[in-house]
Amino acid sequence: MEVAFTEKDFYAEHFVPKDYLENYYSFSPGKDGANTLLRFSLDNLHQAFGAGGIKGDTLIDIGTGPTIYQFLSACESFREIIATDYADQNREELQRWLKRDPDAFDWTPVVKYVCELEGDREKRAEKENKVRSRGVQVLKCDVTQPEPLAPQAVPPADCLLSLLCLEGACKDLPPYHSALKNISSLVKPGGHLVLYTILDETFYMVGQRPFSCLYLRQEDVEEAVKEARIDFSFSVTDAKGACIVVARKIC
Ligand SMILES: C[S@@+](CC[C@H](N)C(=O)[O-])C[C@H]1O[C@@H](n2cnc3c(N)ncnc32)[C@H](O)[C@@H]1O
Repeated sequence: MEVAFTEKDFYAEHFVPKDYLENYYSFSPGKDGANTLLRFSLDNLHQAFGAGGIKGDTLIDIGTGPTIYQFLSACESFREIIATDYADQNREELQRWLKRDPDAFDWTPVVKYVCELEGDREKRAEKENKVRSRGVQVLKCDVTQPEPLAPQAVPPADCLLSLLCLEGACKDLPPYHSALKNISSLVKPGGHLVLYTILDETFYMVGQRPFSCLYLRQEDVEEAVKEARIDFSFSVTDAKGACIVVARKIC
């Protein structure tokens, strides 16, 4: 299917958080593709932020959408979490979960999965409390701008996460390279970047609506990271269309 580029304002108007969450984060039987990708990201985030892994004071996540799965391992290693997104409705959905609104999406199966990876040393409720205890700020962000969080002032990040955002926000490789440079300005010299990317895709569905996805190969992502003067560390792929790049900003 050919899908025209979906601009940020298309996200603001048409991205339905609950549809997205149901499609990709419900761990439902019959959603094998989505479940496999979700496990791949949770396993690798567990590795990245687990014992001996990346840690620090401030973690900034770029293009958080309505999701919290990316904070379940990281909350053990960071004192402060800053979540960001362009679309108001995504930031609102995130706030619902943070405020324990009964209408918030139910992350229980995903939280349980991560607790299991951690050897069940924490129960689900404790894990959720820990994420909430990180004083999560939820800010507006635009990766197409040289200062993606302006005019909001944030401390430089010890670690910058961005999961499944840039390939949706960028039409082509040159804007992808620019967006990566824009967001990497938020990382401290010596700080980490963790990038989770869908490969070899041109669109994804949110409910019945297609959203464009920049076609990327693993080497395109690695090249963009190097060009942004971020010292490439390593990347892993599940060989089924996703990769995680872990890198460190050159001092
Ligand atoms: C596919 S979702 C990914 C959400 C989440 N990170 C995840 O892993 O499921 C893409 C997100 O990028 C956001 N986005 C799109 N254009 C953006 C832009 N220019 N700046 C910041 N966020 C943007 C969308 O609002 C959406 O929440």
